[in-house]
Amino acid sequence: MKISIIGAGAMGGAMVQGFLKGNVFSSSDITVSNRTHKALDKFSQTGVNITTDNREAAANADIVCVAVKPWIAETVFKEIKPVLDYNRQILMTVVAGLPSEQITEWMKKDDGTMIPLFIVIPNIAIAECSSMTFITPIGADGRQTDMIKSIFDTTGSTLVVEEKLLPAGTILASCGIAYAMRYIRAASEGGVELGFKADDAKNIVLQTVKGAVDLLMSTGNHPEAEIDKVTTPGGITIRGLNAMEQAGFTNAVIRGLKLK
Ligand SMILES: NC(=O)C1=CN([C@@H]2O[C@H](COP(=O)(O)OP(=O)(O)OC[C@H]3O[C@@H](n4cnc5c(N)ncnc54)[C@H](O)[C@@H]3O)[C@@H](O)[C@H]2O)C=CC1
Ligand SMILES: O=C(O)[C@@H]1CCC=N1
Repeated sequence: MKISIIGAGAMGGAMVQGFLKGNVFSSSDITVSNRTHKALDKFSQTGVNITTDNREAAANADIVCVAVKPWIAETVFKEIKPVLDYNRQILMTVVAGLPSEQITEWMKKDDGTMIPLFIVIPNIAIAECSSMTFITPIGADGRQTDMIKSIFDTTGSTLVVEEKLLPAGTILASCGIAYAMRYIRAASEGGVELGFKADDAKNIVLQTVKGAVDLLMSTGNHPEAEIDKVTTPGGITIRGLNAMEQAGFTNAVIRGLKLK
């Protein structure tokens, strides 16, 4: 199976890294296309095919994934439309906030035929095969959906959702990774103030966050149940938590998630 990714930026590049670590695609099955050569340089040692010709990339794959910024998407979709085989190929997009209705309007043939389409929203941790990826099939059958899901199952966790849930998933997981990073940064800065060197503080926070994630994943517990085990009555943990809440921690996170 061959995949072409059009747009070799942060997300396109991370997808290639993730796919190279997985066992679905070999490097020669992957083609990356970018308008400029500069963004393709980072793939030169990987064995993937590189090109600046989007049409060439689109014609030579089973799955064609558009991974450019939203304001460039229309140009790219319309550019590749004439070379796509609607009976053989699958079209995929990772463009956030671009509705299927809009893509269908661009891609539908004059006789109304539409290519099977998947809107896929990974996060940047796909590079480490640790993504949370949302998948929405549009006009695809169950076999095609299982196939696309099985690809992204190799790069982390997946959830097949209705399109109306994609904006929420994008915020919680794709933007969410930046929000998690910000907590890590804040805690690291606090660690420096407490007396650790910057690198030590960061590593301590990373291991601590990993520990929290491992505990919740393995027990399936609610975070508050694990917090209860840490908060000694009258102790320093509850004092810290209450001070953070007083400063608006939970409220600030929820407000950030609800911004559009
Ligand atoms: N970065 C992220 O964490 C996530 C990004 N996305 C979506 O992925 C898409 C790409 O985002 P990024 O990778 O962050 O952007 P980016 O700006 O890093 O990458 C876009 C790439 O497309 C290339 N490009 C521009 N015009 C082109 C054309 N006509 N043909 C071929 N390539 C062209 C650019 O040179 C650039 O390398 C966006 O639509 C975004 O909404 C979705 C989920 C998460
Ligand atoms: O910030 C953005 O608009 C994109 C969508 C999700 C992550 N990056």
